[in-house]
Amino acid sequence: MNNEQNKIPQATAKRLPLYYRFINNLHHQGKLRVSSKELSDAVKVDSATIRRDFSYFGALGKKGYGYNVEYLLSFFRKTLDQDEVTKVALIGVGNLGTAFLHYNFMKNNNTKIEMAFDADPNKVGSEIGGVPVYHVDDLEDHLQNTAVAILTVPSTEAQGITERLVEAGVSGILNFTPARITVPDHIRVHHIDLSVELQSLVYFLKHYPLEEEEGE
Ligand SMILES: NC(=O)c1ccc[n+]([C@@H]2O[C@H](COP(=O)([O-])OP(=O)(O)OC[C@H]3O[C@@H](n4cnc5c(N)ncnc54)[C@H](O)[C@@H]3O)[C@@H](O)[C@H]2O)c1
Repeated sequence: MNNEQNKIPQATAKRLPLYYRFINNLHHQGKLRVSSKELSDAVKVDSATIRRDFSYFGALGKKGYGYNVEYLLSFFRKTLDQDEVTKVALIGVGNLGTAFLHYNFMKNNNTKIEMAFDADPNKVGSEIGGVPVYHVDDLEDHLQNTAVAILTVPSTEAQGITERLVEAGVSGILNFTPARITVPDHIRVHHIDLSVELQSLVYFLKHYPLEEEEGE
């Protein structure tokens, strides 16, 4: 980690991607400067906070001029790019898992699926979307420094695999299986159940139809 970044308070760091997106858009539009008022309206952060945040970046706005878009952009690029990439492992290279391996998450954020595991010998040893597929028996050998795992195995396998992941030091699991997995308190599980999402969409359509905007 570099020292400069450590000095930025956490709350400020959290707003960085937000600022970055907006400043990037301005840059694409050919704008050279931006005032803290404009920024404040766009990102919904009050301008005093913006001024304080930006002072950490060494960007001191000038009265009547605002901030230099080019400078801010290069600062954000440098700082955000230097964020460590979070290594992700994917378990279960079937229909869903294969689709994820082909999807380039890195384009949008700093996570990267670095390795995948499956029990099927026909898949082991292959590379999908540039990601090597190892045998699930060798999970523990490969998982060093891997913080996050995506679970796309059959639901009957989910709990057993989860226990091995936790044992191997994984601290976050994105669970796509319908199984409700049990983990120790310090492990974070996010559960994505597409059928529940779909059902809920249908339910909302039926019971809470959106109305077209009309003058009252
Ligand atoms: N396909 C979908 O649209 C979809 C949608 C929502 C949820 N899901 C859920 O996601 C999971 C995967 O779905 P799918 O359609 O990709 O299934 P799939 O059968 O195509 O893939 C499962 C993969 O897991 C592998 N596997 C089996 N046991 C394993 C183990 N012990 N360790 C490692 N790998 C193992 C299989 O060899 C296979 O490659 C399921 O739990 C499913 O319910 C799938």
